[in-house]
Amino acid sequence: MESQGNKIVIKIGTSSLTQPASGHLALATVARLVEVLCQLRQGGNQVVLVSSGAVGVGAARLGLKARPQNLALKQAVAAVGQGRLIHFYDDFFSVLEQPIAQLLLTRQDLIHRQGYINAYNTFQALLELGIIPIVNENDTVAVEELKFGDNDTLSALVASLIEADWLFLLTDVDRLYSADPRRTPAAQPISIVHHLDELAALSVEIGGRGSAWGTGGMATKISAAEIATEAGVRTVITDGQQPENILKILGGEALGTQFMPQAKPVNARKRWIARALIPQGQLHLDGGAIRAIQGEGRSLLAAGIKGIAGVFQAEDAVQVCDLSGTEIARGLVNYNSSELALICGQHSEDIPKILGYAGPDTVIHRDNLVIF
Ligand SMILES: Nc1ncnc2c1ncn2[C@@H]1O[C@H](COP(=O)(O)OP(=O)(O)O)[C@@H](O)[C@H]1O
Ligand SMILES: N[C@@H](CCC(=O)OP(=O)(O)O)C(=O)O
Repeated sequence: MESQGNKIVIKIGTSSLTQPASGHLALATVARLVEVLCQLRQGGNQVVLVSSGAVGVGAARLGLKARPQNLALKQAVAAVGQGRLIHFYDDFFSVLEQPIAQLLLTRQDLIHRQGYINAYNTFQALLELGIIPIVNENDTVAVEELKFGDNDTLSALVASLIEADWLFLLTDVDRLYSADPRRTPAAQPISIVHHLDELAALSVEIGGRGSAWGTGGMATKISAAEIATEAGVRTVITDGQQPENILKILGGEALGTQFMPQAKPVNARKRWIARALIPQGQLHLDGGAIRAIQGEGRSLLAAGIKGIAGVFQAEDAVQVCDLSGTEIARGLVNYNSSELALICGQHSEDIPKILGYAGPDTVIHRDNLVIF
């Protein structure tokens, strides 16, 4: 293996961690994954594991035959499973004398800038101590509207937060195909994706989950690849049954589907605005405003805003859309939705007269605006 000194995030899904029939832990797969992660550490890499499985393992422990649907039950089952999961990991990693840590995150932790920076500092401290943090969503306390919802997204946000070199998404297919291979046996494998637009050009069909225990299917893996590659993280979808593939891929083998990182990654603060925050509303722009922010890198002024939707406060994140509703940017807004309803379409010099007080010249300053 050539790889040394890399920051590597590995996400494993429930479908790879558990046996499909019983839901019990797939012991051999977990053992091999643990061996690979320890080898990566011994090679001088920093390693983060994002592990799903709390609900799956909890359900198996309680003898449930299906994934619970009701929120309170899901939270209770996750509380049972997460403890068991980390217990297994600690036993396995201890055999190889590798210390681990449990890190349970909620979306709320990353929304506040200070929380985001605290999380970064905690990861840094753990990695510098040579520990493998094992991350999951804190399912037991996360409320529906403030959830990552799936660990593909969580792992991409973690990879972006810590500025990883690689993100591996281990799942129950060996790579991305032109369509779900379970439903379309003639689907073609895709080995490399230089830019996510290629998937639309190839008419790739992104389907839902493959098993009763998976969460987001391929769709959440593709949006994870988008979040990670814009942060400069090379992202790979590969077979969870073959954790050794991670070493082979780092050694240069063309296994799985590899998504190339953007040549010029989005800066850290803008990544937080674009991906960690939950947008609270929308602004709809005319063509002139779109050209100014997209083509000329300018700040957004009230004059080019044709309409707004949602209720938001100043400093909230909003989606910036064209008139058809397609999102073209995201940013931190300087006015709340009631103020914006009064000033949209108006020239900046008229704003003090309309509002009765002086406000910022821009609705979203270009430093707080991320163009997609
Ligand atoms: N275009 C596609 N290529 C490959 N797999 C796909 C595609 N579309 C949908 N899938 C499905 O995505 C599933 C993996 O996602 P998921 O079940 O959520 O697993 P995990 O638990 O690893 O997150 C595969 O089993 C497959 O059936
Ligand atoms: N946090 C949840 C997993 C959520 C999730 O994304 O699951 P999966 O699609 O199996 O990666 C759990 O531990 O059960």
